[in-house]
Amino acid sequence: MPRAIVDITPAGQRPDEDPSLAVRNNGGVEPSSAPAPAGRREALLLLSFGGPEGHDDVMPFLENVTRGRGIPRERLEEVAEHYHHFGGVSPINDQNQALLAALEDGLRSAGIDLPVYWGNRNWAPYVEDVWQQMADDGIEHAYVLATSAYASFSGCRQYHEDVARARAAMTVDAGAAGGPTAEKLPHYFDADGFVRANADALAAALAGLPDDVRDGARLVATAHSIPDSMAAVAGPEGHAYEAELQAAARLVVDRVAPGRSFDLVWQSRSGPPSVPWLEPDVNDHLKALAAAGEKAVVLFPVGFVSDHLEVIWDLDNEAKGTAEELGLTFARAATAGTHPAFVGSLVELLAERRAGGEPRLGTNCPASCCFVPPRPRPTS
Ligand SMILES: CC1=C(CCC(=O)O)c2cc3nc(cc4[nH]c(cc5[nH]c(cc1n2)c(C)c5CCC(=O)O)c(CCC(=O)O)c4C)C(CCC(=O)O)=C3C
Ligand SMILES: [Fe+2]
Repeated sequence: MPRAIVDITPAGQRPDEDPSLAVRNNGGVEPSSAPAPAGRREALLLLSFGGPEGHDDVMPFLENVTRGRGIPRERLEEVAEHYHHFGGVSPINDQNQALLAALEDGLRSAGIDLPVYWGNRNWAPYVEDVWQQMADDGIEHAYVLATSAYASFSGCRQYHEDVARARAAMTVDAGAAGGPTAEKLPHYFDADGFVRANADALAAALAGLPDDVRDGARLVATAHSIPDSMAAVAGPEGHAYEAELQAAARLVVDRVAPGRSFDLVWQSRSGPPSVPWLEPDVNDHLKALAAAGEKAVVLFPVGFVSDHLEVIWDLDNEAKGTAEELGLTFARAATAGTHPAFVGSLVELLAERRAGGEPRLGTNCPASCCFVPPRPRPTS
């Protein structure tokens, strides 16, 4: 069941205009540079996007995702078809559960005794309900691990907002001022294990190509397109989404084939055609490569952490189809998923934050960093 939404940002207001709105970082909790206080009851919360579990969930899920964001109905109906193609079930929930289990193992191996919870922005288990659960279990502080490695409204700021909404809901529903406090873990696009996981996958995809095209194959990194206006405000100086992706893709390629060139292109564009989003689209890029005489491509979706629906539909179905039509040999590298090196880096990220030190970007973001004002809601 879709959950009632507690409003946290008055429509049309920006935190840089009204500093009182800036408290949404970590749900209003200032990240500390001191080590975690001894005896505090803590948890790790895996915070993700969420996905439908069956046909009837698809439309309510899509309405949750796009509430207030001006996505045309036709786009929703088209995307709904992608989900219905898989029985209305997104693979993202199973993938998060697998990551959860891997994190539990990873924490145990590292000798860190913390319970792990899972909550989502757009579908059950909703972050609001998990917050209540954590409070019931006596958790006082949650480290929030978002399933995005990068800056941007969608990948960073919106997860801070989710925490703020969950804490606001606890205040409204239970009269319990906010429940557990929280700290979102920093961006991890350049974490060694994330890079290693992507590099292993890229090497495996390359190894699967026929010998005669392998060395000449074009390496193409992909990430979710976002509106130009969202890209312009990502990170403290703007354009951090593209910059972090560029850096991550470079690190990945250098581990497989030092210095080899690659392209960074965009997938899964949404929104009305009148609104500019990051380009080129991966399908247009494949056409340009074929026209330039390229014979083979390896796509590596470094912008995502698991092979969820936007990866398996938009790449394994659409982009692969485009490549076939063009006569391009095609391979797609896996995402980081539950690669042990990736999980190891996530555990390290948590351990570092518990040890204190200057909170990095993603934990402590300037007030207007990545901020995209919601579209004014109709007043009733
Ligand atoms: C940057 C970014 C990431 C990566 C960071 C992160 O992972 O957080 C991401 C991830 C994901 N996006 C996902 C799904 C969708 N995204 C949509 C819409 C949008 N995404 C956007 C950006 C991103 N999205 C934007 C700017 C919009 C327009 C609406 C808005 O301004 O907010 C829509 C609406 C329909 C459509 O128009 O496509 C859907 C269904 C799923 C789940 C897949 C599954 O179910 O397996 C995942 C992991
Ligand atoms: Fe998305």
